[in-house]
Amino acid sequence: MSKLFRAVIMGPPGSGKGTISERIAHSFGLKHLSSGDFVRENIAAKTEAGVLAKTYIKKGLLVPDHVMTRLLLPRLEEMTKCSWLLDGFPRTLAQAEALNSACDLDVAINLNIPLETLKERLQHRWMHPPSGRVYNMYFNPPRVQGKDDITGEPLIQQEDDRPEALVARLRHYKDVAKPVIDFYKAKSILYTFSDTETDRIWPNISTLLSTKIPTIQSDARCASTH
Ligand SMILES: Nc1ncnc2c1ncn2[C@@H]1O[C@H](COP(=O)(O)OP(=O)(O)OP(=O)(O)O)[C@@H](O)[C@H]1O
Ligand SMILES: Nc1nc2c(ncn2[C@H]2C[C@H](O)[C@@H](COP(=O)(O)OP(=O)(O)O)O2)c(=O)[nH]1
Repeated sequence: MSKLFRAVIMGPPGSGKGTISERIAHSFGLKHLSSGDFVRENIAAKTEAGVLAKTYIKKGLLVPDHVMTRLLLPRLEEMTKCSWLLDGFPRTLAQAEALNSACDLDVAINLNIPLETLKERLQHRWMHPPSGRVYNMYFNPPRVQGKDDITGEPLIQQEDDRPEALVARLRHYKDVAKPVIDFYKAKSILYTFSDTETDRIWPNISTLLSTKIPTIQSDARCASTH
């Protein structure tokens, strides 16, 4: 019998969560929900949680768990008819526990990418902040250098993607993510993929999801956010 499918994708900055999420959304018809996009939407709309979140992001910090869950869980509750893939949440054990109280997950995808690869990728990552679209000057360059493909607006390099900020950021990720990984391992839903190339990881993820999502109800095939 077909049912709704719920997954999360985890990995350090630059591990390919956004890139792989787009492929999953496209191939399997899941809705791609990005916590970063939710945060940016809330900042733009000046919601109470958005105003609070902005003060942390400006300092290069993670948004505190209670603000993040307040911003995100109501959005998930609206998606009762959609199969979805959540990218960027949970990042802490408290977030994983809050999500666990709200819904049952089928799969947690964990991307395990070597540090040198992450540094190399993020140095060349450029972003279109209003949409969250990301480019890499070598892997998926924009059609016109420095401009977003859809709007033609300028791309920026995020402050914390610069080499000086990266090592500390990646170390912090490891510390915070470990308990989340252990949490999903204990639930037997953790699938870890290790490689230096998204194109080599993708076939394995695709095979996994083909076995886990035999049939998605046609009305549960929700469009991607992008
Ligand atoms: N689950 C979360 N918990 C806390 N803060 C979050 C969470 N998701 C997003 N944020 C905040 O929003 C910002 C933007 O998130 P987003 O995932 O787009 O970018 P990022 O931190 O550059 O991640 P990555 O490099 O892994 O893509 C983060 O830097 C963080 O401050
Ligand atoms: N060279 C190379 N670059 C890659 C590969 N997969 C993704 N990228 C690029 C796209 C982005 O510019 C950057 C980080 O990817 P992302 O999808 O934004 O990662 P994440 O921060 O959402 O986890 O690396 C890949 O396999 N090789």
